[in-house]
Amino acid sequence: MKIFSSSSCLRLRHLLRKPTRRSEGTRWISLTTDTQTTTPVSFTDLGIRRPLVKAILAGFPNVQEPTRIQAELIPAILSGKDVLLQDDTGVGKSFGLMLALLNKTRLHYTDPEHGQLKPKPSITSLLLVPHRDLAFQFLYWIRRVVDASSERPTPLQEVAQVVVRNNKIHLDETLSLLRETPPHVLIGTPAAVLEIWRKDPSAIRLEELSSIALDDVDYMIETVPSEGDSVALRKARKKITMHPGPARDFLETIYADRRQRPDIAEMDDVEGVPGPQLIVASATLRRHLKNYLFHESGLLNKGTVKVRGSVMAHRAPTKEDVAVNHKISHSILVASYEGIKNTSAAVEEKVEMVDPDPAIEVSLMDNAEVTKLDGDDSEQTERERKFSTIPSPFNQDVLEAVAAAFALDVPSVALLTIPSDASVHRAVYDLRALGVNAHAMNFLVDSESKSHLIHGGAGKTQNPTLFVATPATIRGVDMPSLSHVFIMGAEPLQERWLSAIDTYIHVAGRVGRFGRKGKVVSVVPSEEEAERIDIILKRLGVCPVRFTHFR
Ligand SMILES: Nc1ncnc2c1ncn2[C@@H]1O[C@H](COP(=O)(O)OP(=O)(O)OP(=O)(O)O)[C@@H](O)[C@H]1O
Repeated sequence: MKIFSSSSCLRLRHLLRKPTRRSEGTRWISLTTDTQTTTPVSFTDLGIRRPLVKAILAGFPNVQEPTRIQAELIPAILSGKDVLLQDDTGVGKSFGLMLALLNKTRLHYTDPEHGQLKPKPSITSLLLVPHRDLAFQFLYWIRRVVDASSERPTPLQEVAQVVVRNNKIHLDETLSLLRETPPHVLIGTPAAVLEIWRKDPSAIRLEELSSIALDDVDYMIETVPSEGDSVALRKARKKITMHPGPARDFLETIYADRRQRPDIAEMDDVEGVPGPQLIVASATLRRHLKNYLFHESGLLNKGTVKVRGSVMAHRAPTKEDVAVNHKISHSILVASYEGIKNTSAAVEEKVEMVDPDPAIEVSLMDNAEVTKLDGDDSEQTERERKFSTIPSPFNQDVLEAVAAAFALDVPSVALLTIPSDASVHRAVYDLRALGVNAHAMNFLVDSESKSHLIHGGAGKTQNPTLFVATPATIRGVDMPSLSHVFIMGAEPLQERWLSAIDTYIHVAGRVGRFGRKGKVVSVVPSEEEAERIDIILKRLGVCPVRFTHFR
């Protein structure tokens, strides 16, 4: 038996959606901060098929039992009901989502010649993610499961495929692969999926989908807060109406039936609710997004299972309903011509760093796309030649402070996020000139990034690595050996301060994952900018701590 085909046979999609466990109605399921469950349950108890559990345990030696959030999330997804999930960063949401989707039963049909039920080659689940690195992270995870399976080998492309834009693979090639070998799970960015579906709807047969999941949903569906500067809000609303974005566009098309039937809002069960199961997840779900999902768009209804984790259990939800990881220390460094110092608001607190995870032995991806894109040396040389003639756009005091803090404190791997409109390659170029082993983070092309994603790092290293990225491209990314996140500059807070808080949460959430400790260090050129970061930290209920090495 293959781990990704069904053991029980289902013909109709609505049967797939029949609840197998209790119905949770509209109740929020609150959990506590620990990632581990108090009463241990196994993945099998949650409904994951044994061959898949065996493959998970073999492929991920660190994974033994479900986390708290997974213990609620997996049955909720397998029940077929729509699911809204919110919990801290790094508690296993994405991993649990992947497991539940892999466990789903493939659609079956009756073979007219022999009258036997056979799995129909069709896409079971569509997993939408905000950027391509997260898509490849899911693919690498699934690759590990497939490789670790002791069952009959299943080609990876039958289990999962990725569709993203700008990966230098021709659209026709992608379409023909999807038509010939539809994967069990199709992972992609909304823009790429929409483009494929518009070009050829037979490549993604929506009527055959069992579920659509959106990880980091708030980054894919833009919504406008109800409070704030009225002119700015009106402008933002107008912009969304004119350019709804691919995720909104796609969902509103697929779920047009739901949107036209007001009676669905009150429905409590899956029977009669049109369209595939909808699963949305993030660490940050603002009220206006929930309002859009439940009321404005009619995408979700009363029967949606709402799973939310830690923060809400031990303190009342904050006004903005934000989850924050308390295993992380936050520091603010002010870098100027006078030197590097901690912000005046910093308090003394010594944070013991835990060692990063030991290396996990798995082989690197050897897929064709990677080989095609590796070795773009001429592009890099050309870029460097150009940079050598143009002055750097970055504040040199800030860059030097990042380089110094990195050299003094990072044992193995750190991440630097730069402002969204800045050039990652230029930052890498400048940091290398300061002697930093800097790399643009790119799971598809850069072998250093892939290695850290897959191997998990190897403890303290001689030559630590600093990955550079913009905030948008690190959402959901999981690098087990990451110990520090450096943030260059402070976002302007005036109009979009809620989104600045969310961005901070997601950026900071790359460390302190799964119970590990981590440090987040914002590096700014002035006390005024330091105050902006401090406002964010106050909103999150945390205080900046003094970063050792600097006054
Ligand atoms: N049951 C488990 N046991 C041990 N480790 C786990 C388990 N589930 C997930 N992990 C590990 O925890 C880390 C974080 O997982 P994941 O990326 O799913 O978190 P997340 O909650 O989705 O974070 P984010 O909000 O940042 O996307 C990963 O390295 C993953 O391998």
